[in-house]
Amino acid sequence: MDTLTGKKIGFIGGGRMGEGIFSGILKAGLIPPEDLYVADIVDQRLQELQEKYGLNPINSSTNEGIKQLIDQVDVVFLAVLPQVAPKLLPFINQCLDLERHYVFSIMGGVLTSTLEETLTQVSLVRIMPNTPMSVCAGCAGIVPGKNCKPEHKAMALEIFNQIGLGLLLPEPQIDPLTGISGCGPAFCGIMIQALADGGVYLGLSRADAIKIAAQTLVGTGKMVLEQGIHPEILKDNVCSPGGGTIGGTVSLERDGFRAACINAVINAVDRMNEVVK
Ligand SMILES: NC(=O)C1=CN([C@@H]2O[C@H](COP(=O)(O)OP(=O)(O)OC[C@H]3O[C@@H](n4cnc5c(N)ncnc54)[C@H](OP(=O)(O)O)[C@@H]3O)[C@@H](O)[C@H]2O)C=CC1
Ligand SMILES: O=C(O)[C@@H]1CCC=N1
Repeated sequence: MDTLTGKKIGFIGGGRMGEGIFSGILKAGLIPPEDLYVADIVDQRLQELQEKYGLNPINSSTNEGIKQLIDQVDVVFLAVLPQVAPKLLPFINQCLDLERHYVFSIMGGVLTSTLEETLTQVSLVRIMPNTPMSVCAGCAGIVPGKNCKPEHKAMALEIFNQIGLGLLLPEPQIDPLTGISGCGPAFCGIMIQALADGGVYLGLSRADAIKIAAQTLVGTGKMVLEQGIHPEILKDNVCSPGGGTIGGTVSLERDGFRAACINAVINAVDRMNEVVK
């Protein structure tokens, strides 16, 4: 299916996550850069994005820029911080043509029902992406809104399955997904750096240690996904009796590694929900 052939895509918010998605879309060849429009309030950021990707930049520090973007595109991605949304949504709603436009919101913690209080009629999908979309290895939770047309739900799934793994989920499951995959690249980054610190302590160069740690996370994830190996068996298969890995495992358990990971997911979701309250 040529999901996006002939479609123009617009991002309101050209920050880190917006860039993660549109760079993945461009990398996967779903649209050419001339069909991509990005609105942001910082000219320097827009210039950087235009130089890097050849996209169409629009300054949206006034509502005129938002209107200009919406007039150009079919799909409108809402990629600003949730705190910015209440100010923007009423104007966005006025600019939408219900026959032409549909909205994909990636704003953390903002429910479809909240979006629909202002975007009352448009076909919309809530998506919770993550930054690895930029290398087409993302993970996205997808929730169609109550006015979502079937073709837009199918399109969201198709796009996000081409730049990673797209999962259609009931909305209450988006919070836990966010705690793992939305926030997870930060947690995995910390783990890569911490593993690398261990390697540096033992004499590796920082660059080699980071490469080795990152490749180990990628490879381990692939074994779980591609070979269906349960994580606990994966661990058991590496722990030789009386060997080094069980020594490291005992040390991780003593230092509360599992509890730290569990609490990171739970606290991330609690904090995100405080912001949108
Ligand atoms: N980062 C991530 O890993 C993930 C983020 N998300 C969600 O994605 C959304 C964006 O996050 P992220 O990209 O990290 O945030 P960023 O702060 O990096 O990006 C948001 C961008 O929107 C700009 N902006 C503010 N007001 C406007 C406006 N009126 N018109 C256009 N642009 C505007 C900001 O400019 P300025 O900085 O000058 O205010 C900034 O460049 C959030 O809702 C977040 O919850 C979801 C999943 C993962
Ligand atoms: O930190 C945040 O709130 C956003 C949502 C998920 C990842 N980043």
